[in-house]
Amino acid sequence: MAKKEASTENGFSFTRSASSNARNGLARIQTHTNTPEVCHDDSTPPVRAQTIHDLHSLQKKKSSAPSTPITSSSATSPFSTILEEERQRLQLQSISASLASLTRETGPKVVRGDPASKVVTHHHHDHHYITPTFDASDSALKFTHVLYNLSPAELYEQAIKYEKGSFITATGALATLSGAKTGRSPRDKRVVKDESTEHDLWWGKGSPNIEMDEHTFLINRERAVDYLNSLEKVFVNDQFLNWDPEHRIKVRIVSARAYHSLFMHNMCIRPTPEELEEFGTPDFTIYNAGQFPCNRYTHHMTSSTSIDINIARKEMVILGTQYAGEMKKGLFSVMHYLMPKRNILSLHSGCNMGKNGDVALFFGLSGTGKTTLSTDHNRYLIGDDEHCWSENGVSNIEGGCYAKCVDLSREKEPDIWNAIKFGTVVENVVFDEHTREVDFSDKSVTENTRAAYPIEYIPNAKIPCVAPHPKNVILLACDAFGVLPPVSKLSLAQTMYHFISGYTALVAGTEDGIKEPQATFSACFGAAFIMMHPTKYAAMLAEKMQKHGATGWLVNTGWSGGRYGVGNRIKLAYTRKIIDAIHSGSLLNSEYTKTEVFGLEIPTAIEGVPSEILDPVNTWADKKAYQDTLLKLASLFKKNFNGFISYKIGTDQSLTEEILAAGPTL
Ligand SMILES: Nc1ncnc2c1ncn2[C@@H]1O[C@H](COP(=O)(O)OP(=O)(O)OP(=O)(O)O)[C@@H](O)[C@H]1O
Ligand SMILES: O=C([O-])CC(=O)C(=O)O
Ligand SMILES: [Ca+2]
Ligand SMILES: [Mn+2]
Repeated sequence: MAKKEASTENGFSFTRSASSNARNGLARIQTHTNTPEVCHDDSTPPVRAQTIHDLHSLQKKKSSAPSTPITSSSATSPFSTILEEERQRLQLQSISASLASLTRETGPKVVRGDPASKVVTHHHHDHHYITPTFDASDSALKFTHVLYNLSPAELYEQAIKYEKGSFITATGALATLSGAKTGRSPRDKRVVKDESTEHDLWWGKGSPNIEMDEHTFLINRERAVDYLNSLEKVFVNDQFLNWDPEHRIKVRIVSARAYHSLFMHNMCIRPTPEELEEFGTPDFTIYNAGQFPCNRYTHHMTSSTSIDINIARKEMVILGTQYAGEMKKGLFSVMHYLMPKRNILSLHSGCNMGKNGDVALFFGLSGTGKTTLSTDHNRYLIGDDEHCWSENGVSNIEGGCYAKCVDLSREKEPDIWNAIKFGTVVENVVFDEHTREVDFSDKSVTENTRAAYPIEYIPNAKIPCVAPHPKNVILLACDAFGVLPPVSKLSLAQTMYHFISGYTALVAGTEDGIKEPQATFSACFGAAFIMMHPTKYAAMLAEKMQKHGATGWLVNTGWSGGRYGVGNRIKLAYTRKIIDAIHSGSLLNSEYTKTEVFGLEIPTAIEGVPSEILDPVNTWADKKAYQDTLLKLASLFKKNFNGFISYKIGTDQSLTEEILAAGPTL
């Protein structure tokens, strides 16, 4: 009791003393003075805000950003405002339809914006959300917030706020972790086999298309869509593939992570606000529920990861892997179906163009140098990984590049180094915890560290990314056996033989589960992505090369002086000199000798390259080991090609025979 009185007393006495101070104690703080010579900083007008909330709302100006695509003109008349509202309603309806599942046929209620943002309310008068007409489930009662085509800055904020492992690097890139998977999972890819794909696609031994039935696809689709709809918010990217305006494909990517949204923002072609307004219904949709596994008790599932393509439904589902490359290469697979249907050849290749308009294609499996060698300071970059070759010439499928960054150095690859800045996603890299300086030599997370950046981050990228017909077709192989010459000139038949073989020593890490380099044959330098039989693409390539007079080259970007473990990888500087000589045309007219076994034409001299390395036998100390290794590799080629000998390449029987004869002789 006494204690309570004391505290009350204290309280009163405090109040009393405070008020007495105000009345007659301390002098008031003077904010104005009559002395004119004293300069007070009162010149700035006060902020036009009554509260801190008002102040913050002043910070962001309404824009015509793609997140709310409104053209400036549409805001002027009340008439166009109605049209704009109608357009936004249709757009949300389209997204809602994308997210429809069987338990919720009409699609969820979708509303724009981040649920964490105070500005968005569910009772908005503008009705910019879609309500399902009828559904009895609880999930239909909630809203699914849609973060639609956010800008890189907005996606950075989302990633940093909500996704563990997101950091800004010293150069402004967004560092992220792709989770348990740090490479693609080709064994978990499934393609729906139905009446039409059964005949159109390549099935069986050697094919990347592992079948799944329509019903199982729908089970996985439902699983992915329900997962996405259970989230508070999803990211939606509406973008394009293929710079050839005649054959542009509209894609929609629905994902759960800002990392995935920013990755696709960088990798696909970015629509202008005007193009986005007219986007309409996508031609293809990806549901990326990568954080959520598939159900292993589902038919056809052999792990908790599943990447499922359904050509008829124009949909792809991703479960159980967050590796962003699955989206990029999944769409590439789809293009390998859609484009040949239009008589356009799809290519796993880089492409660049000289100042005089000479175009080169760079084929090669993962890690063989497509990105590194197509990114050339002296040439225009068309693209680093996926192209189409049509009657119009070459066009890039993508709007960005995806560079390996293990051991990346500023000196050897300056343009890629400089592209790692604000907006770029760097995956699975290690950085200094204080300075946020990336250590590209650190492979602690994975060997397959990657940077995804918009193509215009390369200063000499050519926008739009289209080019005339190629003059040179360069096949890159990273030969871990160290017996292929650094460069050889190929006949058309040899070009086709090596294109169908698709040889390399797979560099560790890109395909999940492979840790040591090993000899790999992957038809068309991309068997994991082709959908039809390799000879179909080969016939198209032969026809185009013949028609446009392109020369084929085989460039070994791998080992010299011994096999992996004994020799060393050919210096990038030498490979660049070789490539320069191909581009300039000087190598075409050089002096050649023919190698034994593979029958390859090798030049005797190239400017800037030590002549003794041009014939690999010179670089091996142990000549017997060289001969044995050469025969070993040749027999691997033969064994692999046996799978193709009963196929005809196009309609030209003599070419088919020439191709069969163009391989190594034992
Ligand atoms: N002589 C060489 N020629 C080309 N690349 C080399 C050479 N020596 C080392 N490298 C390294 O090999 C890697 C080539 O990777 P690159 O990103 O170009 O592969 P890619 O063919 O584009 O594969 P992906 O299809 O997986 O993107 C780079 O890390 C590059 O620095
Ligand atoms: O797809 C990936 O993850 C990287 C790539 O370009 C390839 O492997 O060809
Ligand atoms: Ca690449
Ligand atoms: Mn690739």
